Amino acid sequence: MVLSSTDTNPPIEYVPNFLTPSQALELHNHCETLAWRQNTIKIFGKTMPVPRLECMYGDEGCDYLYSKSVLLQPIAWTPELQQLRLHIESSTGYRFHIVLCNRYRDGRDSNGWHADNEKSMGESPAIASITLGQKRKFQMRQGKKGKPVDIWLKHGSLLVMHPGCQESWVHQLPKTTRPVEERINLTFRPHINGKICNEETDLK
Ligand SMILES: O=C(O)CCC(=O)C(=O)O
Ligand SMILES: [Fe+2]
Repeated sequence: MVLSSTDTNPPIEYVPNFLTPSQALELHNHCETLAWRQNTIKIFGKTMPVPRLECMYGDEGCDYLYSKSVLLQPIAWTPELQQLRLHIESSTGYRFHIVLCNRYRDGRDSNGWHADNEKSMGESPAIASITLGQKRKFQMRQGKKGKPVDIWLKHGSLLVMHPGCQESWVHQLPKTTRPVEERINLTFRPHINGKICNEETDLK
């Protein structure tokens, strides 16, 4: 499977059953053991906890700063995350150098409207996002005034935001007052300092 269509609006692709149930279960168990951290973010000079837990794995030298205040430094790939990276790369045809992991403990945890347009990802990045655990509503909107499009991201699914998406669309994972279980999200991203990997040996 190579996902390459970018002519949809929004320019995304959603694959609900990307992982088999046993792959999703194994990966979910693995992700619970990752090095989760409560980071803080500075907004209008005020320091606040990020409303979710985070950690980042990836190639050496691929530091990632977002919202001009949260600096994530990559931990070396675990074998499980490396295997998933190769699976996503061969399915999408895109290259990824880091995976930013989010853990939404309950409905109070969230991720506000934003575009992932940090320069460290290079021009027009593609982003691939895996969901494990609780199904949550993900929203996308074109610019500030667009009507939000809702996408329910389910356990074991893959969402690909194609190149061009971050330039004109923003997205969020809103809070919910419904009682919900925990959700883990893995977003694979390129990085300008990423290793140039060798197709012959790395994609086998
Ligand atoms: O949790 C999600 O599905 C979205 C995460 C996200 O947008 C991000 O980490 O930039
Ligand atoms: Fe994002």
